[in-house]
Amino acid sequence: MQIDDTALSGVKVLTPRRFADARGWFTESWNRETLRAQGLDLDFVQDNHSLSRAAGTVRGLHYQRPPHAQAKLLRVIAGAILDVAVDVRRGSPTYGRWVAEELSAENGRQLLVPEGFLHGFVTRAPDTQVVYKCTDVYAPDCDGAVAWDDPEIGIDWGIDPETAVLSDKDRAAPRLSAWQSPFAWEDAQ
Ligand SMILES: Cc1cn([C@H]2C[C@H](O)[C@@H](COP(=O)(O)OP(=O)(O)O[C@H]3O[C@@H](C)C(=O)[C@@H](O)[C@H]3O)O2)c(=O)[nH]c1=O
Repeated sequence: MQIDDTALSGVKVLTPRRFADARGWFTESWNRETLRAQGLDLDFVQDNHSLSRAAGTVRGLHYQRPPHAQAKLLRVIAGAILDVAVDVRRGSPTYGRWVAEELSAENGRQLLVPEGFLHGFVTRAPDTQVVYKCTDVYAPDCDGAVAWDDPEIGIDWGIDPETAVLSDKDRAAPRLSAWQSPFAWEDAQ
C-alpha cells in the first residue's frame, strides 16, 4: 500500500497494490493492520455506495458535525470522479483551501478525507459508482452542506457549472462565509 500526503495535512492518497495475472488482478482494497502499520488507525463503522447516472453529477460539499464527525476513505469501482476535500478546521493555516484527486475504477486510488473537511466529488463518466468507509454512522441531524460552487473556495471542477446535476440540498447549500464551521484545528491535532 502506497500512502502519499497531499498539500493539506491529514488528507492522503492511498494506492493499494494490484497483483496482476492472466485472469486479471487482485487487490486488498482495505486492511486494518496494513494501515495501522503505516500510522492510519481508523475505526470504520459504515460503508456507503452511490451510483451517479450522469457524468457531471456533483455530490457535495458535505460534512457531519460533531459528535458524529466522519473520516472517509473513498474509492471508485465503476467510472471516475474528481474527489475534493476542503479544509474547514477553524484556525488551520490552510483553512478554506482544497485538494482534488482523480479516483477511477482503472487507477484504484483512494482518498482519505479526515474529520474537519468538507467533501464532494464530480463524476467524470456515466454510471460511476463510489464506495467509501466512514468512521461514524449517518446522523441526519448532524448532516450539512456548503455550496460546491462557492467562488471563495474556488474549486476547479472541470465542468460547466450550468450543466451540473445536483440534489436539492446541494443546490440550496450556504456559502462558506455564511456558515460557521463546527471543526477546530486544535481538535484535529
Ligand atoms: C449519506 C447517507 C444518506 N442516506 C440517505 C439520506 C437520503 O434520503 C439519501 C441520499 O442522501 P444524500 O443526498 O445526502 O446522498 P449524497 O449526496 O450521496 O451524500 C454523500 O455525499 C458524499 C459527497 C459524502 O461525502 C457523503 O458523506 C454523503 O454526504 O440517502 C442514508 O440513509 N445514509 C447515509 O449515510
